[in-house]
Amino acid sequence: MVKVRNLYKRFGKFEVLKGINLELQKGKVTAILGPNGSGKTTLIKSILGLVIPTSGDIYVKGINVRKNWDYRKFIGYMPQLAVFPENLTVKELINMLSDIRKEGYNPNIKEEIIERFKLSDYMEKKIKNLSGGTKQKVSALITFMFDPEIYFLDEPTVGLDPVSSSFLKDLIKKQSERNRLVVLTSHIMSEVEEVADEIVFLLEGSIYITGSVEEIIKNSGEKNLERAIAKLMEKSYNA
Ligand SMILES: Nc1ncnc2c1ncn2[C@@H]1O[C@H](COP(=O)(O)OP(=O)(O)OP(=O)(O)O)[C@@H](O)[C@H]1O
Repeated sequence: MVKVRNLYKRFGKFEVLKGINLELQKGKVTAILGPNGSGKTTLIKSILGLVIPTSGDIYVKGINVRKNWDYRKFIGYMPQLAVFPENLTVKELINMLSDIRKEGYNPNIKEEIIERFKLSDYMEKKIKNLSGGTKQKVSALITFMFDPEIYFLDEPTVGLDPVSSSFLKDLIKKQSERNRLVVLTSHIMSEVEEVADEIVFLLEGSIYITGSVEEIIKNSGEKNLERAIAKLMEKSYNA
């Protein structure tokens, strides 16, 4: 579904991605993990076409993204910090986006998310007056209501209360059961262990380790993913 071949990205003198090769499969939740600054967001943004790679190729559903923007219609992206026009109400924002992006728009999914996130009371409120957690819910709503085939979720549960966070995790799992491809980043390992099937661990712009959650825990000899990843990070800090 998504293939990354020999991807390099340099910002000035600083090489952030150093030859990434990766294949992401549908029907799976893949978590891209790694210390702060290891290149997770840069990798995701390269796949989304928001960062132009220095070299290498990216294919989404067989389309080389370098020459074609059309692939973006398959993708839902929930950024780390969503920035919306501050003076629009939530309802105006949703209407505007569903007018612009007709592909995949699913009113049933939209209504379910509004209900489960208890967003009805916020529909007439301006974005600038929303709390951080409510903005995050609106961001999730906008990502999921277009029912995309591929999801990129950058720390999706940050700022959510436990009820909303649990609902979002269920929604994420449901997408992989529906044969969607989901890629996420998170620093909350208990959450990753709960929702992810595969792990890609980045270190200083290279893939340090990949494998299923079970394999990574088992090979580390630790009792859970948090301890397994902490061990990997400690090893890399001491290297
Ligand atoms: N536009 C940019 N210009 C210059 N440097 C950048 C730019 N974007 C990212 N970087 C640098 O690239 C490195 C990787 O950043 P990136 O945001 O991909 O890391 P990350 O793994 O997502 O980190 P975090 O876990 O903190 O979110 C960092 O050192 C960052 O400062």
